[in-house]
Amino acid sequence: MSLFDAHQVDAFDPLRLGQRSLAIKAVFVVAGTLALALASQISVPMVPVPITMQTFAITMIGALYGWRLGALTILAWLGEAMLGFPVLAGGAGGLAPFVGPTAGYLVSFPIIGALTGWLAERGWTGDRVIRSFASHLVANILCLVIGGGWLAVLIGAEKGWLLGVAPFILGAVLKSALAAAVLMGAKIYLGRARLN
Ligand SMILES: O=C(O)CCCC[C@@H]1SC[C@@H]2NC(=O)N[C@@H]21
Repeated sequence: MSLFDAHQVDAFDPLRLGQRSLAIKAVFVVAGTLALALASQISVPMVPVPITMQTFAITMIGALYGWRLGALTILAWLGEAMLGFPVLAGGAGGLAPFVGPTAGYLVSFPIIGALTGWLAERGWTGDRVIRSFASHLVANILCLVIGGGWLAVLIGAEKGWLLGVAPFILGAVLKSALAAAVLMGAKIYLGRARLN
């Protein structure tokens, strides 16, 4: 057994995606894009960057789907947005958001989803709650660095920080805590269900 396989042996895979057929995985990808579209609509409109539940959904999909299928799902959702479907924050879609103030966050999403998935495959999830929380928080922070960085290019460093990073730090901590709590609950629930 290679070192890589050893990492995966105890992987927390509540959706059992590792054992699913290609067709079922495709269903999960479509369901994931719907969940991301929904999370995009749970938003507090702010200019130029809204508060949304996107990063929560993104890192949850990474943790639940793994890095490959997670990144694919997030890219599929961004593809739907590019085709004009109203799946981004505030029902936006089309190519304009990919060059606008929130473009950096959009670019970061597949990266942070893959990162969370990669860490989850190595045990940073489930009942390892501190590591789980840390993985979601690092992903959220990376999102703010890339998103805020792009915004700073457009409107300057100070405004980029004030409008694109600072208002979202507390939310990043709360969303990471919520994600870690949900994943821990799933692990405990599934552990009990297996014993019954
Ligand atoms: O146009 C979009 O759909 C992307 C919006 C990006 C919102 C970012 S994601 C990170 C930060 N946290 C939030 O709640 N909002 C911003």
